[in-house]
Amino acid sequence: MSSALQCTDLAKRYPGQLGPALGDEGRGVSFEVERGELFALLGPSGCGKTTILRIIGGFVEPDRGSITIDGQDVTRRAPYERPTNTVFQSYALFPHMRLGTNVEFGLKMAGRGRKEREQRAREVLNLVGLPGMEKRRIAELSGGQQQRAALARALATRPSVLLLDEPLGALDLKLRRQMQDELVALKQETATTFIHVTHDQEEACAIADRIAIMDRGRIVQIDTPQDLYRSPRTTHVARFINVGTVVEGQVKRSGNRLRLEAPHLTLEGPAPSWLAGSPRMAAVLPRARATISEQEAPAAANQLAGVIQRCVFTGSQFDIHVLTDHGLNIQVSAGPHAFAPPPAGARIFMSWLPEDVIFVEDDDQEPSSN
Ligand SMILES: Nc1ncnc2c1ncn2[C@@H]1O[C@H](COP(=O)(O)OP(=O)(O)OP(=O)(O)O)[C@@H](O)[C@H]1O
Repeated sequence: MSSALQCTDLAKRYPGQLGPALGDEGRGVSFEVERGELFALLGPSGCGKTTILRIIGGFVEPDRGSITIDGQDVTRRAPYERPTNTVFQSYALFPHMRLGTNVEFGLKMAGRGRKEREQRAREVLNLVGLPGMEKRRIAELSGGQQQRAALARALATRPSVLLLDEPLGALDLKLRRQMQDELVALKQETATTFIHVTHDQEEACAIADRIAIMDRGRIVQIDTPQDLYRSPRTTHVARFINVGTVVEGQVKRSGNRLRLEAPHLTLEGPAPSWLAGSPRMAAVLPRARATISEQEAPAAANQLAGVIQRCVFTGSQFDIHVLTDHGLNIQVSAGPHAFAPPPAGARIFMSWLPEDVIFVEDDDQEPSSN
């Protein structure tokens, strides 16, 4: 079997905590990661991402469940006995030591000889773009270079699974983008399996092969970035990755179609293929799939009229915030070449094709965005 990591039925409640940090009553968190995959854990602060990472690394003991890496159960093993390494947001480098000594540290602990250590340090420093810098002290490195140093140190022992805990969080936007590209290149060159914890959805989409979206100690959906945007399963997922506007109302099924009735608004679209039973449902109007017009059309399903509140140019598109006639806050987007946005205060009409309206399970406790 080719899966590098299997997490099965993990649950954790920290001492003194009211609810569990991970898992809920009777059900733990389970997922598998393929060899060489870059797998992101994405979710709001406090949802349990770091707890999963620490359990995999052996720094936190789960109350229940098991961790298997390369077919071996490592649940009871100490961190240094596992084929894992962690890159922390703080980098956790030894500031008074030279870069080479930092990078060789894990190999020294493993009892490797000096020649092998030096050669491996050279290799990984080349790999992360710090060639020949062994003699530099950590304090003499920039933030971006320290980040690369932390990666080099973690890669030196050739871990099967590399655990990344928001490692790019301290970098400025430009450096973060550059490091995202470099992480993807590193993954391809080393065939290491990466587990990347982040609360930045853009970062997760930019680099991950698959993303697990977390909510209150549970994994709600695991998919590729494209499939998450195309087919979010729940209101939490749709809101967290900002697919579009969530609309709540009475949802009725008719064959393989769903119809949402809200005050002054009817939305129609296909029932999702996974739908079974009758969970509480809501609809999502994807912001990127709206047709926008200044011409009023005859009233029909999947159409809304409103007044532009503001238009934000993001560099590649306009995000247009609209207050509809019936008080719904809608966000739509349009490419700068396809659309010259009317000014704030202008009236516009928005419509969605039925196949572009996404029905999701309503699992959020937040009020809807209207
Ligand atoms: N050592 C601890 N003792 C008690 N509670 C803890 C401990 N570590 C984490 N928690 C709690 O467990 C829950 C999950 O925390 P965790 O750090 O895994 O979340 P996270 O998703 O990584 O959040 P963030 O993005 O803010 O780092 C939170 O409610 C947190 O307060």
